[in-house]
Amino acid sequence: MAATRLRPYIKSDGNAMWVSLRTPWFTVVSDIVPWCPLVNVKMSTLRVALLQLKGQPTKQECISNASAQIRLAKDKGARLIILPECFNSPYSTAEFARHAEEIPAGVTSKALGKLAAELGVYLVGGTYPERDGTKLYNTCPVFGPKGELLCRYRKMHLFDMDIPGQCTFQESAALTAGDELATFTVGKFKIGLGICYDKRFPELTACYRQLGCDMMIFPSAFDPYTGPLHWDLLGRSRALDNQMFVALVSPARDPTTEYVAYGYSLLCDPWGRVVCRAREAQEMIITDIDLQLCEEVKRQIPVLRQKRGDVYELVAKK
Ligand SMILES: NC(=O)CC(=O)C(=O)O
Repeated sequence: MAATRLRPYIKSDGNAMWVSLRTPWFTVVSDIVPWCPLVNVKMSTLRVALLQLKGQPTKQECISNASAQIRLAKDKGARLIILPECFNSPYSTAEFARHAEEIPAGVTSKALGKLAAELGVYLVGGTYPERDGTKLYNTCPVFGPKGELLCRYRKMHLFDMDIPGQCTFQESAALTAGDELATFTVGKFKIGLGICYDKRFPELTACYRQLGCDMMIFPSAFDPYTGPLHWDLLGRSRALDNQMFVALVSPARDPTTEYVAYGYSLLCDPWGRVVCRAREAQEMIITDIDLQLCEEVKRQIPVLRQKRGDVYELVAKK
């Protein structure tokens, strides 16, 4: 009998597994893919932690809970750590003004910047309400390993939705919409930012792809009605359309709050597969993402190159 030739793969927990060379790719790849190729894994990978945090009674307790989880993520080797939407306040139009702070002068930014510097990590600060003069924004700040504010993204598409009896929200009653894209780099990874409702607007992520992004991060807070219908689908679609990694990071589900977040934070790969997914409670999901996978998919399915610029065009105006 001929010997079976095996090739090595490394799982997200760092353990190796062996897969037969004759095993077709699709038989070892399920919807949830817990591993990636070992080849050059060190050069091109980035360990990412998605922190699905439970809301706490006060801002200070939210910051303390986040800080403890960030330290844990660092202990597990994460270099990029991502918090959820509205992680330090209730998700409520009536509460934004009371909790808003200047970025980076406010208490939350100071705490996150200090921690990023102490741990030497890239920290995506989820979102929190930002005050700038008379205006309020739903803002995602990113802190670098020296504690510096690398960039900030202000939610561009405000969440105004009315599904009677299920979900009604009018963010525009309290907030101003942002109007600028924001990117940052971690090693060779170029990363773009959006917030929650923004992922329903495919042109935005496509603009980031045109800017050369390999990953999109959406701190988010879907609700338990739209979540089961749209959450995975939107994450996977943006990843597949744009051949990039996509992280959706939600607060934990808490049925006692006015706005109940869906949970199920997840990370999709450039094939549109869900790589890992949280459940409803507070949970950290951590995985290695490999830039080579983006390059491979783009090479194998060169859709960007094949777009018909002579017939249609996407233009980022800012
Ligand atoms: N919370 C949001 O911004 C969006 C949302 O919940 C949805 O699109 O559904």
